[in-house]
Amino acid sequence: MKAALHTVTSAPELPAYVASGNECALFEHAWRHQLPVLLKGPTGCGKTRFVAHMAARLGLPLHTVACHDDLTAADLTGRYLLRGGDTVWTDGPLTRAVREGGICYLDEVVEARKDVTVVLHPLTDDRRILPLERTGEELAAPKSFMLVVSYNPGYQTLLKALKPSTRQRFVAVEFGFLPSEQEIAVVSTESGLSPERVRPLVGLAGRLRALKGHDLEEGVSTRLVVYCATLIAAGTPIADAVLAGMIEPLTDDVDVKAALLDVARAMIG
Ligand SMILES: Nc1ncnc2c1ncn2[C@@H]1O[C@H](COP(=O)(O)OP(=O)(O)OP(=O)(O)O)[C@@H](O)[C@H]1O
Repeated sequence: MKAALHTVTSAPELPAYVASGNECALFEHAWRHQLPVLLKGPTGCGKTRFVAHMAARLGLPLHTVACHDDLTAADLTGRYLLRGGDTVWTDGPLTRAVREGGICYLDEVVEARKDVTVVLHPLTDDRRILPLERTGEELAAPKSFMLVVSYNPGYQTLLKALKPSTRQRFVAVEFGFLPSEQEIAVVSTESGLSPERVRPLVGLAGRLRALKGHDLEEGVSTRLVVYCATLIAAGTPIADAVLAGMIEPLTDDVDVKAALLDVARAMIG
């Protein structure tokens, strides 16, 4: 069995985040009133950064779990493990977050096994409890505990969709890509490349995003634009950086790649 990819952070500095709407205030109200939050949006558009920013802003520890298709409820809650001849109960990341308080962020929650919803349901309605069948405990979530989940609606299949009974336990916020000027500011700050040099890259990203659904499964993420700008800031020729940072990661199809390169050449030279 694969282990959950789990990190716990408490950021000394506020991770930079450029808001696109009222999501910060909404998140704060949700936390103050013990409401769970669901973030939906394409890959690399700032969901994880937003949660890290809000955790630091509210002074809360952040427990992050990258969900995958082998992730079971026991990976989240915990299990008995053999230690020096004894079996010892070991908390999983969700249990730890409920005991310690803070934000528990389940990234790409739709990937997880279906039994995960069984543990999420009593935590995400007004009971706010985590029953641990194996230990017989029933943990009440402290006031500071907040569950945040994210998913990318673009990857959803019928088999991997959140059931209405799960979705309707969350306040939901939709994320999209930032308006150009804000995206230029973000990419410039993250990469160190000047806004004037970032501008055509963001323009190209916008053009490539428009191809989503036709030739591309997913548009260029802000993360990729940051990669590309970082390569350029480090001295990589623009054409090489665009190919490696914004085109190769999008497709393996030779014809689609050639078409994307044409668009890039027309826009960036
Ligand atoms: N609004 C924003 N403010 C600051 N940085 C941003 C913003 N949006 C995107 N970024 C930049 O894009 C990168 C990718 O964002 P992030 O990791 O938050 O994406 P994500 O939506 O969580 O993606 P995934 O669904 O793949 O996990 C960040 O590391 C950051 O550099």
